[in-house]
Amino acid sequence: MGSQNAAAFFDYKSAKVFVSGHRGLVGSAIVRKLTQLGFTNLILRTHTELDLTRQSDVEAFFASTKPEFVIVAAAKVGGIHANNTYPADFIAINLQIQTNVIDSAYRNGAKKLLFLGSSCIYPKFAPQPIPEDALLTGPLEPTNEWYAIAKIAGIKMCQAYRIQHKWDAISGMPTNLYGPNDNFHPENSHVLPALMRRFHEAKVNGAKEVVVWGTGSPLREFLHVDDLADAVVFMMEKYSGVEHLNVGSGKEVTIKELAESMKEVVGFEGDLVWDSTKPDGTPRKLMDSSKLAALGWTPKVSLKDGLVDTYKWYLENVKQ
Ligand SMILES: NC(=O)C1=CN([C@@H]2O[C@H](COP(=O)(O)OP(=O)(O)OC[C@H]3O[C@@H](n4cnc5c(N)ncnc54)[C@H](OP(=O)(O)O)[C@@H]3O)[C@@H](O)[C@H]2O)C=CC1
Ligand SMILES: C[C@H]1O[C@H](OP(=O)(O)OP(=O)(O)OC[C@H]2O[C@@H](n3cnc4c(=O)[nH]c(N)nc43)[C@H](O)[C@@H]2O)[C@@H](O)[C@@H](O)C1=O
Repeated sequence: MGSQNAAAFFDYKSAKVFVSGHRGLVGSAIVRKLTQLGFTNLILRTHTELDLTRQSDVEAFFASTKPEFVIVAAAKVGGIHANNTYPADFIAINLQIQTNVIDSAYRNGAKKLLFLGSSCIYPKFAPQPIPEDALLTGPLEPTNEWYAIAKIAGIKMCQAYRIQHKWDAISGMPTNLYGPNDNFHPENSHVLPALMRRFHEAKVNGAKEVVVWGTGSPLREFLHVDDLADAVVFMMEKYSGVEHLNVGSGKEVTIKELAESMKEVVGFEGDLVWDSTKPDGTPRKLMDSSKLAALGWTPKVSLKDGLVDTYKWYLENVKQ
């Protein structure tokens, strides 16, 4: 690990920064953060304007815009059901997007690139909390192995370009995220937005019960996306090393505890019913984020505050 070669970022507010996936959960939070910090030259393209799976379009875009800094927050993303149901999409689209963006960024002279992976890169039964060097030490969780393989390829691609080309490509591995602009799809989303929507609709419709998937026993570590955006900007400034860095809150809850907190925040007064025909996925994936902490980064938003803020955002922006 090293931090000595980081390109100056914080003080270069007119730098051309390409944030891919800027309308998603993570990309929009990074744009908010960079805007707050005073960055004036963000390069943003919607999926419709630039399909990142199309290699020649991506090459033409980089050749004409020449971003100096690149953040790879565009990806095919979804929860346990989506990952399990669309394995071809999750491996192919993610490999295409990340390969096109990383290679074009390098070939067109970007100073630095940050690639985002996910805690699902680690073996299903990794030691807890999971250190970075647990990567590739055991079999993956089957519900998301296709996505995980693509993400592992992204980390390795950054490492390979760093080694062969001396290029400043780094990777961050976020834990489960949530916040404004999350995907609230009833089936394809992650657990937290799925439950927020389900509890809200049950409250509004006067339903007596809400169905929650699995057994409720899996543990998950949640991080508010504003904390993740803060970590991304922090890493762009402070970190330059071959090893990927974990980004987590260090706090885990069971899915049952999450459901109960959500019920309280939303104000649903009925019962929870567990659908054990749905997969639990990995039993536990608490990451060891001490390397990032040692560089000076800490998360700020508690899960309770984050749930309250995200529900407020949901009421103002999503509900019909
Ligand atoms: N959400 C989470 O809990 C976690 C997320 N991450 C990582 O963070 C990153 C961002 O995830 P998140 O913000 O949640 O995902 P979202 O689905 O919210 O956002 C992804 C963005 O990528 C865009 N995108 C997808 N395909 C293409 C394409 N072919 N061309 C151009 N743009 C495209 C989407 O646009 P459109 O919607 O128009 O297709 C969307 O704006 C991903 O790498 C993910 O793996 C890591 C750990 C946890
Ligand atoms: C971030 C991470 O996200 C995915 O992994 P995951 O952590 O398993 O994600 P999840 O949020 O979908 O589920 C967490 C837990 O919650 C339970 N659960 C209950 N009720 C609902 C529910 O209604 N929806 C969902 N999705 N899950 C539910 C569900 O059964 C599971 O036990 C990866 O595929 C991959 O995308 C990845 O990297």
